[in-house]
Amino acid sequence: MGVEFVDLFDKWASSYDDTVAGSDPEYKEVFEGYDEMLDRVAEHALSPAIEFGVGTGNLSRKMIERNKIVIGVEPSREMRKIASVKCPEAAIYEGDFIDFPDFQLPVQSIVSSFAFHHLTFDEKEEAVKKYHQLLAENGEIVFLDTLFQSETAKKEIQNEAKQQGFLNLFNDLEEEHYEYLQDMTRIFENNGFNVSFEQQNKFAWLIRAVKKENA
Ligand SMILES: C[S@@+](CC[C@H](N)C(=O)[O-])C[C@H]1O[C@@H](n2cnc3c(N)ncnc32)[C@H](O)[C@@H]1O
Repeated sequence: MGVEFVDLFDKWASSYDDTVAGSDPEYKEVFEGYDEMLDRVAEHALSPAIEFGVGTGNLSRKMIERNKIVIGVEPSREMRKIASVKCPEAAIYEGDFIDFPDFQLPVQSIVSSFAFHHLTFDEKEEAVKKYHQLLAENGEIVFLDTLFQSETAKKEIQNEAKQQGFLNLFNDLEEEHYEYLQDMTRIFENNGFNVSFEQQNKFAWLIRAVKKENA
């Protein structure tokens, strides 16, 4: 479910860390402040954490360095290979945001960076519903992803991409499932979480959703 991008990520795996470091002008602004943004997610993550879409393991690494227990879930085999080398302390499983192994342990947080937008609105709701059951009381979801404040804001950013000749970025913004803040709020509030947002760069937002008591 929602893993139609896996071939693309298998191919991207070997050069992914160069992209997030700014080697691709089209995506430089998307990943601007990448390390610091991941640091923030790692700080907020509670242990043990499940991370979805671990990619090459950069966020897992930062959590491990903070003595947090991390279980990773990642659909791309090539990404998993790199992440396992970078993070030998973490168990990294094949799976996705919705279909993943039953880990049979109390999970304190669910984290992810630059990946939740691969799910449609309905899939995001299904995932968040599932996480509500999985998380311990006061457990927290900490996500980092591209969001837009409004349709107008999204159009402006898309137009800028077009004017700069960034057509891959333009198409991504058109085709992938980036949500508006108010829709993302609805997904969490309707499924038993209090959510807050903090803008990180032109594209990325830190999303923190705390499980409501007795919800
Ligand atoms: C842009 S990368 C982000 C990697 C890493 N989290 C980071 O911040 O650098 C997106 C990752 O999400 C994974 N992915 C794609 N679809 C997914 C899904 N439905 N469930 C979980 N992960 C998914 C991709 O394989 C890829 O590793």
